[in-house]
Amino acid sequence: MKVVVGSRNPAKYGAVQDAMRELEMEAEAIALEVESGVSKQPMTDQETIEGALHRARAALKEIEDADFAIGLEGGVVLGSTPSSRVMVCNWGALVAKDGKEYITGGARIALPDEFKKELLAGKELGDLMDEYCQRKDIRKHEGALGIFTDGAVSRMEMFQHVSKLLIGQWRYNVKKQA
Ligand SMILES: O=c1[nH]c(=O)c2ncn([C@@H]3O[C@H](COP(=O)(O)OP(=O)(O)OP(=O)(O)O)[C@@H](O)[C@H]3O)c2[nH]1
Ligand SMILES: [Mg+2]
Repeated sequence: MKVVVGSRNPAKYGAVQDAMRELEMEAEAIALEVESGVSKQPMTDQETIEGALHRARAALKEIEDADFAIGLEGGVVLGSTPSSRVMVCNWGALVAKDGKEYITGGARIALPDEFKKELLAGKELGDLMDEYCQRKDIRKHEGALGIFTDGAVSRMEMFQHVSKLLIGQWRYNVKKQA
């Protein structure tokens, strides 16, 4: 089997590799940088879902003999009331070679209130995290999730869960059709 991941971020393709290992799938995983087709910092669930889907569709187009492609996208949701908290959200999409598309939501947790103003001014969460922690490339390592859960759940572990949910749904359908 051949699987494509629409990102070269190790927190994403590493997560897909781990998910496939856990599900005992023998598949080659190819990491490809593709366009998300949405803004660098998606600001709604809908935009984040579209980013995940767009990545998966674009990755599958590049590798025509792949069985399926996975797109993983991080975003934020600001909430519509003054008292609602700003949250990090996560979505994944799997597009199979038969054209079927699956989407799955990942964990979301609240971010510091002071991030809201900066995000509204156009700052990316990845950059805000690096400034907040005085480190580089948090998004490629434990992510906001790992930082704000004291390492209890990393960005990669969350994306691994999302990938397992996606692959599980794909498998369910493949078996049903057999
Ligand atoms: O430190 C972080 N921890 C996280 O948990 C997290 N979730 C999202 N983001 C940021 O939101 C934007 C879109 O995310 P994103 O899906 O484009 O991911 P990415 O830019 O890291 O990877 P990629 O574009 O190379 O695939 C980017 O500004 C990401 O940095 C995070 N940053
Ligand atoms: Mg990005």
